[in-house]
Amino acid sequence: MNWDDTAPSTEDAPAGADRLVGPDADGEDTAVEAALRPKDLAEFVGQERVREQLDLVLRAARARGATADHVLLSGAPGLGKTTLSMIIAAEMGAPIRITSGPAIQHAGDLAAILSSLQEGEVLFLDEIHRMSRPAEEMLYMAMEDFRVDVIVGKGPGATAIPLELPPFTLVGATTRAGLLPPPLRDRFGFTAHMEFYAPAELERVIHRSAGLLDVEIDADGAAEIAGRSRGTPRIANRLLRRVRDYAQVKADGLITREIASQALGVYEVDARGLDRLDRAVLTALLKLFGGGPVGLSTLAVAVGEERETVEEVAEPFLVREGLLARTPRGRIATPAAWAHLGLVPPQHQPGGSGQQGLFGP
Ligand SMILES: Nc1ncnc2c1ncn2[C@@H]1O[C@H](COP(=O)(O)OP(=O)(O)OP(=O)(O)O)[C@@H](O)[C@H]1O
Repeated sequence: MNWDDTAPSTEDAPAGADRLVGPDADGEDTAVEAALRPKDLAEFVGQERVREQLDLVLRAARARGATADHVLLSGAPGLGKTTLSMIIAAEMGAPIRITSGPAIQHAGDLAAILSSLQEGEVLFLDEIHRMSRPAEEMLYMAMEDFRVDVIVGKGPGATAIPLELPPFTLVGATTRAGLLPPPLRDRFGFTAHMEFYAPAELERVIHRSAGLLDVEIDADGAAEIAGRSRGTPRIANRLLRRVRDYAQVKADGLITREIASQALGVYEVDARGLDRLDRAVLTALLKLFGGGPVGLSTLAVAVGEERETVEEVAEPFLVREGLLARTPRGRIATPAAWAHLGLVPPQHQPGGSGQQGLFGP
């Protein structure tokens, strides 16, 4: 495997990147994830449909003795896109080169990578939607014709020198396929959307990781961690490591439901996977604003956070969980939010707030 050294540093990490339940990789994850990655499709847990379809694509390419079609993987961070790209390379018996959209700011950066690929190599381009426009246009031709035009010189004297490339497989990853321009999207032979994992699937991920990390865990312990992992294997693996520490220090090492629950209580990750920030937003919405509607800026001031942090870090999961809704009139809490925090919603008068129309009297 070859990591491109132009990959971005973590200095521009988004707000909330250091949260225990954040979906992006932190330094510790990066070190441990290599050991925990499934090595082939059979080991890859869940995502049945994607696995089945990809298996067919790869088998067919192998049978033809050809390079696999370009693959586009879309889905939230931490669901296994990098892992799957490595599996594609392993299943094809091909080397892999890993880079990302933000690292490719000039077409020349991309030309340098493409021209050094070996025949059949897998090029994993994470955050492909963040590539620069000129690089993106160069990629169209490379994907379709295995050729690039390298422009030498500037202005009227500039000349395009065609450069033949060996056949390769591009695996592009993006959090949102909708952000890709259609000409780029259309050049992928196979597109897979990765879903959040069901709790039972996360339990399997946790048992597998526990085996690799030599951690003792029973079925209820794994279920307890899975329920708090926000549908994301990366978070499941991270919580498992924190619970392992607790079990070692405070108990005999075995992770049971009780130990997992106590440990995650210490780390302020609740039974549904909400952390302190999530609960602060919900609590403010319920206790200070009666469940809303309230504007984003007001809500952010109330919890002492930036607007962006509330909007981009806390809200997506709260919305996904059906605890908060974004409406044109502001943020509102759902009945599930009141129930989750053990609070009783105020009674609304007929003809009162718009919330009544949404959730009944
Ligand atoms: N289906 C799976 N089965 C077992 N482990 C998984 C699975 N998917 C992901 N993991 C584990 O979760 C961690 C994160 O996975 P990975 O790095 O592939 O996610 P990603 O989608 O590429 O995230 P990002 O977009 O942030 O790079 C890894 O340790 C990986 O082993």
